[in-house]
Amino acid sequence: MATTSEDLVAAAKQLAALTAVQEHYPKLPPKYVGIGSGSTIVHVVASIANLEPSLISSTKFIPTGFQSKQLLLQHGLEVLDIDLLPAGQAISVAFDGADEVDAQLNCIKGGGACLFQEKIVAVQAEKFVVVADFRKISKTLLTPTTWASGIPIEVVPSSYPYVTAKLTTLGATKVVLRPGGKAKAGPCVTDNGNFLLDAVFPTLPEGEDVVQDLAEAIKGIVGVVEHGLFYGGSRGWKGRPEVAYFGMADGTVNTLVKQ
Ligand SMILES: O=C[C@H](O)[C@H](O)[C@H](O)COP(=O)(O)O
Repeated sequence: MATTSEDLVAAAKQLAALTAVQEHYPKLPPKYVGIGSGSTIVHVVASIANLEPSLISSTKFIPTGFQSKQLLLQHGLEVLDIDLLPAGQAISVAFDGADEVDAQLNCIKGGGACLFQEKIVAVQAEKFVVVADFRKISKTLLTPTTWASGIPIEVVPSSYPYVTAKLTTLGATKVVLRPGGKAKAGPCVTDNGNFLLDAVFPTLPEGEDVVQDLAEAIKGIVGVVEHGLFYGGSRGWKGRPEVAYFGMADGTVNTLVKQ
């Protein structure tokens, strides 16, 4: 049977997931592991569920939304909601997908509308590992051929016209209130009851603080709950992964590590 490009992408995701779990799931049973959202994370959870039972049976898995919670339950893994993580306890490792990853490991996330819970888990993880396929690799973020939808931004519903106007003054060329899709009239509503704006900006130039500057400017708009830039810069680290695994079209896995 001929291999379709969808088969190729699915195989790439699966191999990257398996490699990431083999290399970063702790060798002693961890107390807490974070599990992101999306189609790639499905392969991560399947790989974790196949590990030696003693490595997973006492672990609490922290989901980043409705989808990942259901996925964990389907695999018989114990779930702990992020608000029940005892204060000061770190998550040993969190795995997640991404929509676009640049050469510095800054990411755009939120294509599946789960960015807020993904970020609150990522910033409490001792190690954050991104798993993706070859289509997600960019030199700098907002490269239209990689991820044309722009930056997902979660907003309090009543603020969306105001935030839209402010994003335009920040340089957004297009801001879309994400629709709910065929089965939901009206906008997409996040797991937190908010709306999402997808803001397209021109491709970012290279530079240590370029992503950080834009991220902080967006976060400073009243009404913004969180945005899908996971980044690091001279003023700190807000969810940038330590490492990203990319399943490639030729059946290999490329790794990008924080310098
Ligand atoms: O909100 C969703 C997330 O940020 C996903 O991790 C991201 O959209 C990547 O999803 P996928 O693995 O389906 O490409």
